[in-house]
Amino acid sequence: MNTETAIRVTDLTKMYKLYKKPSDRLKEALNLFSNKELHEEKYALKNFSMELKRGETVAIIGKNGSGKSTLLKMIAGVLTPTLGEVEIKGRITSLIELGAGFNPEYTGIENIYFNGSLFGFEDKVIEKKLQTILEFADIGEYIYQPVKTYSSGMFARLAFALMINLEPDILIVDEALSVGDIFFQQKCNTFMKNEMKDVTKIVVTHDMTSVANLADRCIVISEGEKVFDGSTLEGIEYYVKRMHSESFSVKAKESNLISNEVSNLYDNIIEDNESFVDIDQAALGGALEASIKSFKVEVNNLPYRGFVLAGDNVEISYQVTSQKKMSETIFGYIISDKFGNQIFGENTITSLKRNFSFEEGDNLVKLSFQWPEIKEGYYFLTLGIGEGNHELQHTIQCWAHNIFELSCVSPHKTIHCLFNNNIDQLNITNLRR
Ligand SMILES: Nc1ncnc2c1ncn2[C@@H]1O[C@H](COP(=O)(O)OP(=O)(O)OP(=O)(O)O)[C@@H](O)[C@H]1O
Repeated sequence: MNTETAIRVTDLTKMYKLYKKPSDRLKEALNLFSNKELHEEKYALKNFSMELKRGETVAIIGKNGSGKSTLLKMIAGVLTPTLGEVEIKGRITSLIELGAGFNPEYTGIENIYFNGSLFGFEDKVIEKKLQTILEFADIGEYIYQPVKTYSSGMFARLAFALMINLEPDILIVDEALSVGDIFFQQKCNTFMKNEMKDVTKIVVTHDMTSVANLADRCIVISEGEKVFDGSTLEGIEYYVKRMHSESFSVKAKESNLISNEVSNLYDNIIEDNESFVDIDQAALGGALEASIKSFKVEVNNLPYRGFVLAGDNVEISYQVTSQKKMSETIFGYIISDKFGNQIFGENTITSLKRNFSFEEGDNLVKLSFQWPEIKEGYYFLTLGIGEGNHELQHTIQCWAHNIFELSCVSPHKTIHCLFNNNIDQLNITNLRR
């Protein structure tokens, strides 16, 4: 490996033998039925190769059971590969299974010293680091209790605070932080991004906002195989499209493709994905003389690619069936956050200052808006149809709540609160004369 390479994984494979009955394992081992094999082969990971540079942060994404944890465990050395090789340069710390490496009977403090010694640190060195670890973990008096009494969030706090202070060259984090509260997750992500620039990091998460925020590069795994390796945003886009096409029962073209080959696959999925998604009619609210049957969301004239950026044009097309002609109809949308707070929205009366009429029967409505510059995170779309000509007083004909999830990312600009508000001016006057 050259000096810049921190991790090299070559043709890594993990195969499990699955037996229908426990006794089959014994029969096969004893060769009771000549050479007949009584197992099926299950590949948790197959011929996986990658190379990571020093200081690089790579996100590994893939759906449940795709092989992410298997890969990380083999890199961390806690699982033996069936085939292939892992080369590591430097000290590696990992947060793979919460509590691994911790003695449940020991207190938090005792576990800090215990783990420190496992990593070759003398007690006096750990003593110097102790205050920093305790401040980061921030679990108060619990630090003096046996860790078996900890909640999973407290465990994650202590484990992360400890691992980042053991001076790793390589840090592996597998969803461990997701059990912590949102503020702790933010603190960890910020620390990894700003304070661990020289550390090579492998992060497994299902949270695409964290992926966009943290990773320089993204690898997608599907059924144990690497199917994408390239830029972070392209990786998220590829993954979400693939997930969408699978959940819409569209057969995505199966192929092993790396970075620039991906656009061909997009084209295929885009064509197939044009279909509308039906709305569960039981979930609709309002008088329902007009009701929304199905919808599709496009961003910049393309099917939703898994995230939205500030300035993107979001267009929602929806099929509405009306039991009557409506000469005064209002259309609107609301975007809420994952806590149900309504963040922004608009209707056609306040925005376009005009009324729309509507025929009896099926109608296709297209509503579009520009995505604002707001905090990264997950947001939910609600659509509404009203009858009347007053922006506040009208009959609600149909509410379709939280029908679509949008992940907002802001990789190139920090959004400080919910949204940034420009500072118009700043002057400094030196008052010391
Ligand atoms: N000990 C085992 N015996 C048999 N199969 C296993 C074993 N461990 C893992 N697998 C299988 O290997 C595949 C990959 O598992 P793995 O835990 O690596 O997936 P993952 O991507 O980390 O999933 P998740 O997102 O749910 O954590 C799965 O199909 C799993 O059932």
